[in-house]
Amino acid sequence: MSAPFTLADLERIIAARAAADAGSSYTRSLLDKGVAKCAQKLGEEAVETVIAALSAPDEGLIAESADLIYHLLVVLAARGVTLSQVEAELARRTGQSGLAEKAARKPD
Ligand SMILES: N=c1c2ncn([C@@H]3O[C@H](COP(=O)(O)OP(=O)(O)OP(=O)(O)O)[C@@H](O)[C@H]3O)c2ncn1[C@@H]1O[C@H](COP(=O)(O)O)[C@@H](O)[C@H]1O
Repeated sequence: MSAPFTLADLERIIAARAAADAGSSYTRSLLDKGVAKCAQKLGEEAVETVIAALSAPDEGLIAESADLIYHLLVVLAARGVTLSQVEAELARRTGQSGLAEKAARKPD
């Protein structure tokens, strides 16, 4: 039985494809356009995920979520931020309820 596909696997694929020819890789062509374009695509996929959450069957929401996560990892790659840095932040937050964190925030 093969190991389950993980976000770390996708991060590695994105890093490898970043070194590919732009003509053969969507990832490379997107990275070549810069962080602003990558972020714009992330925003579009976020909106499409919201729409799917409200109106699509599960398959549609799953597909849009996959697009969203791929584009988030491309943005992180474009900025030189790693998935393990994000995971470390998520780990730091464990043990504290989101409500407690919200209550502890300084007022704006
Ligand atoms: N997971 C993905 C993935 N999800 C979505 N997409 C692409 O993201 C694009 C976004 O969809 P849109 O409808 O917005 O596309 P579009 O209008 O053609 O995009 P733009 O011209 O606006 O950039 C599509 O071209 C999808 O194919 C992805 N492209 C690549 N991957 C992964 O990255 C790997 C490497 O891909 P390449 O870099 O293309 O070799 C693939 O094997 C996959 O594992």
